[in-house]
Amino acid sequence: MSQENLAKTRWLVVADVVTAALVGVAQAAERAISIRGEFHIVLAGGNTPKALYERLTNLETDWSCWHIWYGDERCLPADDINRNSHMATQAWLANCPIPATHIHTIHAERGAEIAAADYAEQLQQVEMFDLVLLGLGEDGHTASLFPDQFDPDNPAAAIAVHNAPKPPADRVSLTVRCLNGTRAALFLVTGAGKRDAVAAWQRGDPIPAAAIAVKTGVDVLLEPVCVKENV
Ligand SMILES: O=C1O[C@H](COP(=O)(O)O)[C@@H](O)[C@H](O)[C@H]1O
Repeated sequence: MSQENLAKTRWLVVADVVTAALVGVAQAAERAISIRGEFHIVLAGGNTPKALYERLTNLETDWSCWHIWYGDERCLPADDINRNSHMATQAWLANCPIPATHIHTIHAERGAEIAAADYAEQLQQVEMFDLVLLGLGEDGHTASLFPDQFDPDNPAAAIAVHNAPKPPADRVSLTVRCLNGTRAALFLVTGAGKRDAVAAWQRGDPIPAAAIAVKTGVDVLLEPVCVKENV
């Protein structure tokens, strides 16, 4: 969004985004657990983070300290395979002993408005996230904040989203304000389909991903194929 955000964005082009992300998550968890005894992570949805979540299953850590939050959810039945929670559960959460009460699902099956209000209430439990994982859509969206539809200054924590250009149309998303309440933010970007969105972000276009700002800077892990100069 602002030139200041852009200056604080670290573009990390790596051959293996999953391994780099795994190292980043492991370090953030270790640090948070050693300092505060708990680790609050926000998960990205979509396809990109699935391989990371599968690898996290084998991480050596104190899972009892982990708290799982979601950056967004799609308004579909709870067990629908296109739910972000379904993907994360199948790939990771069902296979590790994080206490069930530490897994904060967005109940998007209840409808966007009800689920957003409920999640905003749940979010009051957390003062600050330790790590927010995010993806980047082909159109520059992140979480379920879509271009020309999102309000970077919305003071709410979670919002109902309708008419999303990527199905399903109805979703729930954390807001920019809420996502920015974190000690660190890490984007995972893979595939040539993200090249135009990355170029738009790097030239300073006000895409939703560019609104994410953290005091210490935002890390963006990119495959070489996502960066135009590497084509
Ligand atoms: O719809 C969504 O899209 C973005 C990007 O997904 P990907 O499949 O291209 O990785 C994702 O970050 C978001 O959580 C999801 O709901």
